Amino acid sequence: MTAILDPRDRLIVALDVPDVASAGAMIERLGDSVTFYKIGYQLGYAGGLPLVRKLADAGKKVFADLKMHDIGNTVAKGVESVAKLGATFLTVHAYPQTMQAAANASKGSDLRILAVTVLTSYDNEDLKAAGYQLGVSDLVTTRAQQAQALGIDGLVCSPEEAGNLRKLIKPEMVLVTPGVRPAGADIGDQKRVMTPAKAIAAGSDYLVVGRPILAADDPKAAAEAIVAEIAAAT
Ligand SMILES: O=C(O)c1cc(=O)[nH]c(=O)n1[C@@H]1O[C@H](COP(=O)(O)O)[C@@H](O)[C@H]1O
Repeated sequence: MTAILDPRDRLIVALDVPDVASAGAMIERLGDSVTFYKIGYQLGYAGGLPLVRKLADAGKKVFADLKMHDIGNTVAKGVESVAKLGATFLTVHAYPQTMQAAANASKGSDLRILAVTVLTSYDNEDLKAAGYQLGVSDLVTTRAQQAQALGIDGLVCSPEEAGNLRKLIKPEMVLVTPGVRPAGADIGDQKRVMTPAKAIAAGSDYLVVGRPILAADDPKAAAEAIVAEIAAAT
């Protein structure tokens, strides 16, 4: 999977901004440095979903990060709706019923389903508090195996798990890793993080980066620096 990707196309910028106008301004500033955007809760719930089509028509790729999780019928219908928006990726939480419904509903469309294994803001203590007996590493592995068996296209995990998963899953499955921080950058609420170079070396196909780019004085320079780091590590 990674062999055919240009380093620039492996950076996905999370458009975590409050409204469509801010998104437009950020896209303008980033210009040609970014080819792949993610639209999640903040922008999506603020009227940003039509941007998926707009960006796709402008030649960009879009990751609809809606992290679906509901009864199977509702997930399937939601996936069918998102498939019409022109997104490349859509996230669902890695629960078997949810993944099965999403995998079936996306068949025949260009939309690829990513299963979110364990959120990168979670550590073993957080999982315990949420009632899980497995730690991060084991739960990510279990969910990755279930996702593969159910025909899911890719996984969202932290770069910390990418190395193990790369050995475990078939090469066609993509590994998409948030929890990426250039050296010295503020970690914020992320708990399982790596630098861009280390994430690529570990086996990530795509890096998702938000705040280190959005909050930079020069977001375009910050994006270019990450692309350069990806290129150097490839
Ligand atoms: O699905 C995601 O994209 C996601 C999964 C996950 O486990 N952790 C995670 O941070 N994300 C998203 O990745 C982005 C990371 O943003 P920053 O922490 O600002 O770089 C956010 O938009 C999160 O919603």
